[in-house]
Amino acid sequence: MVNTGAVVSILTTGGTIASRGFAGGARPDVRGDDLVATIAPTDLVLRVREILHVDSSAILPADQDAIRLAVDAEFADPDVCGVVVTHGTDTMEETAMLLDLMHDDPRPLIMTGAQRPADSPDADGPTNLSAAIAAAADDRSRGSGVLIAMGGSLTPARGATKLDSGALAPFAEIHPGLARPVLPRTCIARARVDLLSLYPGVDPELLDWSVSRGADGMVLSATGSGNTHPEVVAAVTRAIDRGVVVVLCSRVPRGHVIAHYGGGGGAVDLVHEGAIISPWLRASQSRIALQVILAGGGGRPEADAFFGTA
Ligand SMILES: NC(=O)C[C@H](N)C(=O)O
Repeated sequence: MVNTGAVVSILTTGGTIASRGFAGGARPDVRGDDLVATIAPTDLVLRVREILHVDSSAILPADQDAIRLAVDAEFADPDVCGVVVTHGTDTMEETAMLLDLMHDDPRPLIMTGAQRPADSPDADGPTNLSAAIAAAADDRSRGSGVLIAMGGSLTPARGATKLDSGALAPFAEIHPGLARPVLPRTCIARARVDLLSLYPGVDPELLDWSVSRGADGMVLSATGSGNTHPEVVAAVTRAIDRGVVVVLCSRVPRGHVIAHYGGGGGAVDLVHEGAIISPWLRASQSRIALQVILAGGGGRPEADAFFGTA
């Protein structure tokens, strides 16, 4: 049931939904209040706060923390029935994951954005924003964690990924029905977690470089079900010896990561050296989860416990 007259908070952060085209390319240009002024009339009370004004490809961990803190501040108000966050789609899966990891309130938290700029004749932003606001005021969204409202669909944040750079409904729930363990609140900018893509011929010293730059954690986007070259495994051993927490993911969108192959470079070898398997989550979202765990003072045991249920 949609709660007419209820208060919905809208936090704006930029993205295509707030962008207009310029000679130098599209960029965020529409202020929060003007963005909300584009939607169809509603019976709800809309409260708008502009948090950021960035293309989400340029968002930083401190910005993501600012969004999360702003969400918490809205939910501290008992009059608020739900919160909407407008955000660029490029990194929405990361910010949505961060918010979902700490969303222990049953009230709806909905993210939305757009694929076409606000000055496009067929801009999708107003429709998406209206749908997100309706979902934020809808009892059926309660207790569902963070949801992404785009192109007529509502996608659970956990397990979601941007699968299409142009489609109006770009997010897919790669692994439906994932468990939603919630983690203690913390600011992720405190921890550095690097995501390294593995491929034939990757230089294992990239991992050593990451350690030398102060990485607290490392996520490997490995090939297949979680495999790589034996020399990368040796670099993983060096990283773990230096106290870095290493999580193993796959660059393959579907299917799980599993310790099946050995031979010196397989997931069996990586696990033997101390890497933790993230069975289902995409590397982008695994990286955020590891960052939350490490920023909160956790280490290998906490990461093991989280990814064992994720
Ligand atoms: N569709 C979008 O929002 C893409 C944009 N580059 C952003 O992520 O901010």
